[in-house]
Amino acid sequence: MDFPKNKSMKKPVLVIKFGSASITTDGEIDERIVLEIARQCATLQSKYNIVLVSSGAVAAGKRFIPKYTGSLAQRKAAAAIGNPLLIRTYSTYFKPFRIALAQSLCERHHFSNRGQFLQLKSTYETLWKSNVIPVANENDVVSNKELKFSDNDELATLIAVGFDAEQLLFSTSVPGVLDSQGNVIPTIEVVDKDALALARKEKSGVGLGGMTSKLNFARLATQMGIKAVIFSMQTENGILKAIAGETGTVCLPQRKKVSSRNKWLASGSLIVGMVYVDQGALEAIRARKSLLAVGVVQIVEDFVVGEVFQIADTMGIVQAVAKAKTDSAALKASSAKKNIAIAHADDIVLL
Ligand SMILES: N[C@@H](CCC(=O)OP(=O)(O)O)C(=O)O
Repeated sequence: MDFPKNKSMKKPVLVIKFGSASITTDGEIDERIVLEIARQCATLQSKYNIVLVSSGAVAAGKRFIPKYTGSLAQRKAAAAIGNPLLIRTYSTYFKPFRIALAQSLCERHHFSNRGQFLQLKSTYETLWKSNVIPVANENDVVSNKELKFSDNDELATLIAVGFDAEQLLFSTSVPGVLDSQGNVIPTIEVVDKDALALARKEKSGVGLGGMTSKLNFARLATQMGIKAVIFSMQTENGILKAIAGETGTVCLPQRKKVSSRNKWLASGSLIVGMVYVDQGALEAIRARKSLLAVGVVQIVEDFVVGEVFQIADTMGIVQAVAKAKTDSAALKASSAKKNIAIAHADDIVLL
């Protein structure tokens, strides 16, 4: 079969992320959903350069692991087995629409190293020119961090910001961010602490995970000027409606001018660490001062010098990202050095 060539390179970029829960039914990849993804993407391909970010490798591969308990080693093995199966399923359903797919297994450092990122960029551009859609997933096999809920939300956001996407769509198992009555909130003007509080309520109320992560990454994307939409594939024509703002929760882009260095720092870098800081530290960094050890309430995720970490308030709401001047281990070790700078003011990006 001949696959058509793409004539225009100047199309806006659209990143769509599918979580495991949104493409599986009873723990198995739901082929009807993959068909729907293919059908809707086929109508969008002439308008957008599309990147699909799809989880589901563990779900596709776990039945091949005897006595599967979901341990980290088993999940990595399941992902190794499941990734080619997942891509085969996608390819099968895209083929009738004359669209070929490419697999892109990514690690976060592919975004932190500018040289590697430029390679990724030129590969995607070559794929788009050839009318091929990249399907990205985290390279779980060599990932040195536990596979966790927010990984592909983060990957999708890194891609969206790195490629300056017009829209970032997160498909989830619920139709959007719900208010206290259980109704979908159609628009979030600014993803702030009130919006994040809704996600928390939703999680405890109906036992769903992941909305906080999605909103935190939607916050990052919208701060970088990208529209983010949280929607469900259970909605008929969900992708098409989400793009048109007719379903799900639309998080509006903030129209701040962001330098490309700060964009890179805020998203393209290796965001590995996280600290909770007190009010005094937040006021200091908002006044363009450095972050000092004295203001750190808790080190949530470790980091080393040069890595990028998130700075959150004590509610866990990310307020800034910064490049580390000090290893987190050194902070834990030296309780005496309260004035040690963890991040220089120039290396902190406020969100
Ligand atoms: N990379 C793993 C899933 C990791 C992940 O982020 O999962 P999810 O929260 O369901 O999007 C996989 O393909 O199964």
